[in-house]
Amino acid sequence: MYCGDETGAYVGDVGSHTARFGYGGEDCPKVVLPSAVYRHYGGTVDYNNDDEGSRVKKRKAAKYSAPVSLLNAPPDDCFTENEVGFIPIYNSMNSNAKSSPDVDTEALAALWECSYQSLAVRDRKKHTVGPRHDPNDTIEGPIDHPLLASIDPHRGEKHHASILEMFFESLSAPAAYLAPSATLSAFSFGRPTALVVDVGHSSARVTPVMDGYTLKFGSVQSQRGGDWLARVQEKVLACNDLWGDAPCPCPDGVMPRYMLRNKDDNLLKLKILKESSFHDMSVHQVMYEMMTGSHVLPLEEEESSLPAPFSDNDSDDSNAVEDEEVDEDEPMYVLPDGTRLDLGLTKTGKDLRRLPELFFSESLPTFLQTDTNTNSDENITTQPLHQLVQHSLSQILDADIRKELISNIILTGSSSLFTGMDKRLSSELSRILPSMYKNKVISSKNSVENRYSAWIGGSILSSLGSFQQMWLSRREYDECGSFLGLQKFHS
Ligand SMILES: Nc1ncnc2c1ncn2[C@@H]1O[C@H](COP(=O)(O)OP(=O)(O)OP(=O)(O)O)[C@@H](O)[C@H]1O
Repeated sequence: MYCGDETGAYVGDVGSHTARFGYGGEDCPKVVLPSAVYRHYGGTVDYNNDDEGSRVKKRKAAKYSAPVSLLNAPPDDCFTENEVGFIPIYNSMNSNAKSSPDVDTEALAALWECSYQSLAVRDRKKHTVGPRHDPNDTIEGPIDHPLLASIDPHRGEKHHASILEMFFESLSAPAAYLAPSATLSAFSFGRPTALVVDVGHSSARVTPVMDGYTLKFGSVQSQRGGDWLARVQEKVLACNDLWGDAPCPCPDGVMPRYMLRNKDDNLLKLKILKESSFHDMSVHQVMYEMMTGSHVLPLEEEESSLPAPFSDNDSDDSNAVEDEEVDEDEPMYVLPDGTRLDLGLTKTGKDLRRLPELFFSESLPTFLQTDTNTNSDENITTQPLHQLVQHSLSQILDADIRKELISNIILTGSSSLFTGMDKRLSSELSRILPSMYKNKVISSKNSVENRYSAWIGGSILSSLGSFQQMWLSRREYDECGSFLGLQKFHS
C-alpha cells in the first residue's frame, strides 16, 4: 500500500493524437501536447576514454523535445541521412507513413518528461508551502507524485508492463496506477456502468464498463475515427475522378504548412519529410481545420434522406459546374496554400460539407473500398458507429446488463464533437436495436469534458480517499516486477 495522499497524483492520458497531463484533483489537464516527440541527434559523436584509456567513439543518448507546433519543419539536428527523428507515440491504424508499429517507450518517457518541464513538476520547492529560503537549494529532484495513466486494453499486457517499468525505472515514480481509458471516461460522467463510445483519432472504440470494470467481451473498435475522416477528405481533394468537369483542387496532394514555409529547403530533406509521420500529422492538421470549418453542416438528426456523401449511385452529370446555382453566399473554403474551394458548385463540394455523415454510412463509396481492413483481429472493423455499438452489444449475453448499457451510452472523444452526433447516434440505434430497448446517449455539452474525459476521470479517481490503497507502490513493484504488478489493477 502506498500512503502518498500528502502529495497529489500526476495524471497522464496519452492518445494517438494528443497527450494530456496535469495534477489529480484539478478540473482539466494543464498541458496538452501533440502525441509525438522530436529526437535530436545533435552532437551524437562523443569521444570518451574507455577503461583502457584509449579513445573510442560513443553515441550520446539522443535528446528529445516536444513538438510545440507543426508549422515549421523539424530542427536540423533531428535529421540523419535517411530519416527524421519525429516519433509518434502511437501510430494511427490508418497511417501510411514509414514508422515502427511498436511503441517506443523511451519516446513515451520523454513525452512525460516534456510535460514535467512545462509544469515544473520536478521543482520540489514549487510543491512546498512557504518561501524558498536558500537560493542554493536544488530545485530538481526525483518526482514525489504517484503517476496515474490511462491505458487502452487493446494494446495488451506487454505494453502495459512496459509503461509500469518506464514509470518506476525511467521516471522514478514512488507509486503508479494504470486504468483503462473507458473506465476513466465513465467515471468522469459519474457512471460506473456505461457503454463508452469513444470516437477518437485512430479509431472509434466501444467498450462496456460494469461497476468500474472494463469488460473484454464487447470491446470493439472501428477504423472510422478522426484520422480516417481526415484521410477521406484528403483523398477527395486529390482525386481527379471525383470532380468531373471541375478542376481537381489538389492533384498533387494537400500541401501542409511546413512545405509552404520551407520552399528553399534541400530536396533530400523534403523527400525524407514527405514519407514521415511528421508529414502525415501536418497534413492532418490542415484537414482537421477544414473538417471543423463553418461550411460543415450539422449531422442530420435522423438517417439522411440524401444519398451518402460520395456515393456512386448519383447521376453522371451531377458533378458538372452548375452556373445557374452560383450565388454570392456560396460556401467557400481556402486551404493554406491559397487553393479556393467553392463547395456549393459541385456535387463533390457539397458532399464535403456533409463529411461527418460518413461516420454513419452503411456502405462506403468505391474509392474508399480499396482501403479494406487488413487487420486480422475480428474486433477491429470498418463498421459505422451505430453498427459498432450493435456489434458490441451482441457480445453481451446477459439481457439485464445489455439493457443497462443501452440506457447509459456515453459518447466521448474529440471526433464526437461534430454537431448533432449524439442525436444521430441515438436515432440510428433506435432504428437498428430491438424496440424493447430504449437507448440513451449521454454526451457533455462542454467540449472540454468530451475531449478530456479520460484525463478528468483519472483526476477524479486519483483524488478519492478510498483509492489511495490501490496504488502499486515502488516497494511492491521491486518485490514482484511489472507483470505481477499489473495484477493489482485487476483486483
Ligand atoms: N471540434 C472537433 N470536431 C471534430 N473533430 C475534432 C474536433 N477536435 C478534434 N477533432 C478530431 O479528433 C481527433 C482527436 O481525437 P482525440 O483527442 O479523442 O484522440 P486521441 O485520444 O488523442 O487519440 P485516440 O483516440 O486515437 O487514442 C483528431 O482526429 C481531430 O481531427
